[in-house]
Amino acid sequence: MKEERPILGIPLGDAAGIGPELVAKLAAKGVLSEHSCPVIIGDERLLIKGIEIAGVSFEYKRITHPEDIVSGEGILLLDTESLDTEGLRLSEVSASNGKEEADNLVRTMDWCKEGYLEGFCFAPLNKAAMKLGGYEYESEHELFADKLGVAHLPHGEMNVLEDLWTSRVTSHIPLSEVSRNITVERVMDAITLANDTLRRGGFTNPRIVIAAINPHGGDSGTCGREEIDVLEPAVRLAAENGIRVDGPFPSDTVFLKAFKGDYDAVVTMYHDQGQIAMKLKGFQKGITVAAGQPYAITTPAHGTAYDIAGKGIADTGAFEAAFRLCARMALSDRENKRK
Ligand SMILES: NC(=O)C1=CN([C@@H]2O[C@H](COP(=O)(O)OP(=O)(O)OC[C@H]3O[C@@H](n4cnc5c(N)ncnc54)[C@H](O)[C@@H]3O)[C@@H](O)[C@H]2O)C=CC1
Ligand SMILES: NCC(=O)COP(=O)(O)O
Repeated sequence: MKEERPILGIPLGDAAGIGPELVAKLAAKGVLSEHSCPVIIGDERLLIKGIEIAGVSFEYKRITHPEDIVSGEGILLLDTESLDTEGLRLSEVSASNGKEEADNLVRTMDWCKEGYLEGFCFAPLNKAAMKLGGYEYESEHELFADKLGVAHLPHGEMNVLEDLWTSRVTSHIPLSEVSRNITVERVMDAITLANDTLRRGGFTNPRIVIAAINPHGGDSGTCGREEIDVLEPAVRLAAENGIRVDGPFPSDTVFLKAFKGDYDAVVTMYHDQGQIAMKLKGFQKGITVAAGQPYAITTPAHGTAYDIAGKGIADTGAFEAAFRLCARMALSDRENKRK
């Protein structure tokens, strides 16, 4: 009988952060095997360090080639033997770790393309380290789009807390550059990304709302004109394209409506506009989805947490939620391919 659980990669992420200890905790709790045929991806020395920090134990089989991935074989470790020993120092941004974590993501994408994996849920990576390591992307989402051939299509980060999703018009750019990047085309991309991703996830006609950027939605243009000049035309255009979209609504109250259940997705204008609401409401359950990619890709919404790395106290809730969603998305992609 064909294995029902998807084969998922779990890259260990930034060696100096909480990723390896969280992966060890999830493996020991049985979460990885319950939802997937898990393939941990990274250097074995790093996994062993994560196991020690977490104070857990579990059995795994070490392999060194993706051809040796056999589903149903328990937890596999695809040992990349890639870590510079300097990388075993905790809580420091380093170029060598940045290169290692990004190289492993690239390998993982290659193994998806070659059919060995159906998706992956990666432990937090450090964007500063990634950039120092030679990967000059705004974030890993642009790296994914580039390597997976979807850079010309709507793609990017979405965040999920239980039933509520957010997409962003701008993401990892300085706040001073946000306004000039709010264009009708970019707003349409963020709306389209939300609509397509939620439909792929099983919503038949997702209810989307746009967050305004200015106080009180610009107060009839007296406090900023982006709502009138850009957001309203984008909403009209989206509606003409058959997308169910409301707003723009003032962003200090739009999340009250959304969390109440009036909407399935909020399109935000910049990183913290959505993330403050989502993280306040459920930090321990927040998920990041690499949306618009051809494979299921998720990660916890929290980062590398250098301030607590190595202490064994990092909470596993968000990673667990991200992993469950990755497995669901991979199964839904499998089902969609069958149709
Ligand atoms: N999944 C990913 O790959 C993500 C990566 N990042 C990256 O992480 C780095 C650090 O970002 P920050 O903004 O400092 O956010 P952060 O999430 O790493 O840390 C913010 C605060 O939350 C706490 N925290 C984070 N995760 C926790 C957990 N599992 N249990 C208990 N407490 C936790 C930390 O101790 C810290 O006080 C950046 O390079 C960023 O790009 C940020 C978010 C997601
Ligand atoms: N790697 C995922 C990620 O970066 C999500 O975090 P955020 O920077 O958008 O908060």
